[in-house]
Order: sequence, then structure tokens, then C-alpha cells
Amino acid sequence: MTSLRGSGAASSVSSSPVTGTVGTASSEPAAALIADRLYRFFRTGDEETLALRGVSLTVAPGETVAVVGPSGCGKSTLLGCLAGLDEPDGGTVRVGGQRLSHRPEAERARLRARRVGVMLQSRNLLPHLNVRANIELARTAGQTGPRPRSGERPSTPVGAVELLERVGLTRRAQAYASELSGGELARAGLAVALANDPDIVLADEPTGELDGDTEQHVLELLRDRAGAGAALLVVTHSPRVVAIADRIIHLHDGTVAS
Ligand SMILES: Nc1ncnc2c1ncn2[C@@H]1O[C@H](COP(=O)(O)OP(=O)(O)OP(=O)(O)O)[C@@H](O)[C@H]1O
Repeated sequence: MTSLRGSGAASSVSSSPVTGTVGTASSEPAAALIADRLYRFFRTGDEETLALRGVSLTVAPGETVAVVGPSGCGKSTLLGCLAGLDEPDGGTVRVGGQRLSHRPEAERARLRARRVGVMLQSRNLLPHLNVRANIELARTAGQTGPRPRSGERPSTPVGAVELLERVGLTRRAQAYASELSGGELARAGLAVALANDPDIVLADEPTGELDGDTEQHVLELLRDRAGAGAALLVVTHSPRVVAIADRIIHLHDGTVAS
């Protein structure tokens, strides 16, 4: 197996796999999100897929990065590893200077709940809770325990009522996921992703099934979040999403194309 360096963006990173802390060259702003040489293998029967082959990237606070590439190139796998929902087989993920990868699942979940908002293609609503309860649960989970590093929050948390209003779902607050349209589900998923006032937002095709107006609305909410200082990484096929990105990362066959 060849170790491929990804974007090269992590070249300014000096990292300690032992402590899980990270430092950057003094002239560089500290990255909110760092992936360093991520590998991910899958085995199905006799077939082995190397979904990520040494992907490195960084996202700075307030920066919006779009990850694009053909179907099957590893975008969702990358996002899962960055979110700590999946463990890379090699390499490291750090959020806000803390190692997220290679920790017990419960620790990853705790760190994610405090710092990271995740919007998944499969949507991120618990089916037995209504929209409002889903938002409140994400807010509560994000508030348990002290923040890993104090004084870094870009803004005060937004209440469930305000979030519902922002995503245009005030009237659907009592509805369950199974009762929502595709567009409503996407907006509810975004409200859940933003409920913990995250420093980092990871979104997988956030506007995938949305009409133009709803897509625009979702993009405005994401931009607001970046404007408040959050690092945004968005997996997308949409030219409108790509258009709001500060930087585009092209994935090809599990590597960052140069
Ligand atoms: N759980 C899994 N088990 C086996 N193979 C997997 C698994 N998850 C992903 N893969 C494989 O890894 C590769 C990357 O998949 P991934 O879902 O990350 O691609 P993608 O770029 O997000 O694709 P799309 O744009 O179609 O959503 C694909 O070949 C896929 O079949």
C-alpha cells in the first residue's frame, strides 16, 4: 500500500499522536478540523475496497470547504471519519486541537456532541422524537460537561424555538421524521446539526433533494454559521453549494486530487 499525501494542507501541522494535541506553524491560524493521512478499508466477502487512501485536509475557523468527486470516491466515508461516526483504519482526525479518532465510541460521541454539528444524507433525526425534541436533545447533549477548551465558542447557543423559526419549521415542531417532506427533513436535520452551536459543521449533501428556494435557505443558514466562526465542510454535487465555498477539495478514488 502506498501512503499518499492528500491535499498537502496538513503539511503545516505538527502533531502528537500520543497526546492528541496539535500545534501549527506560528504564522498559520489554528485549524478547527484536521485530517492527517486517513485510510479506510472495507471488506465485503472476498472484495476489499480502499475507500480512503491517505487523505489529509484542514479547515480553518470561519472557512467553508466543499468536497466534490464522483460517486464512490469516498466522500461519505471521509465525512463519517471526520465526524467520529466511523473510525479510520489509519491516520488521525482532530477537532479544535483534540484527537477525535482512535478513541472509544462514547468519547467520540461526547466530543462530537460538544463541538461538531453533523448533517447526514440519511438525515439525523431520531424517529421516535418530534422535531423540537430532536433539537432539544442535540442542545442538551452539547451542553453536558465542560467544553474541551474554554473561551472558543463563536457565539451563544440558539434556542430550539429560534432554530425552528430559522429553518422555517415552527409549524412542524411537533411532527416526526416520518411525517416530514424531503425538504422539511433536510431543514430539520440542519436545525439538529446547528443545535449544539458547533465549532465545526459537517454536512453530507445538505441540499440534495431540495428545490431552489429551500436550497438557498439552507445555504444561508450554513453561511451564517460560518460567519459566526464555524468551520464548514460540505460534501456536495451542487454547483450552488460549491459557489459559496472558500475552497474546493476534489476527491478521486479515495485521494485528494491535486
Ligand atoms: N460499509 C461499507 N462496506 C463496504 N464498502 C463500503 C462501505 N461504505 C462505503 N463502501 C465503499 O467505499 C467506497 C466509497 O464509498 P462512499 O460512500 O464514501 O462514496 P461517495 O463518494 O460518498 O459516493 P456517493 O457520491 O455515491 O454518495 C465505495 O466503493 C463504496 O462501495
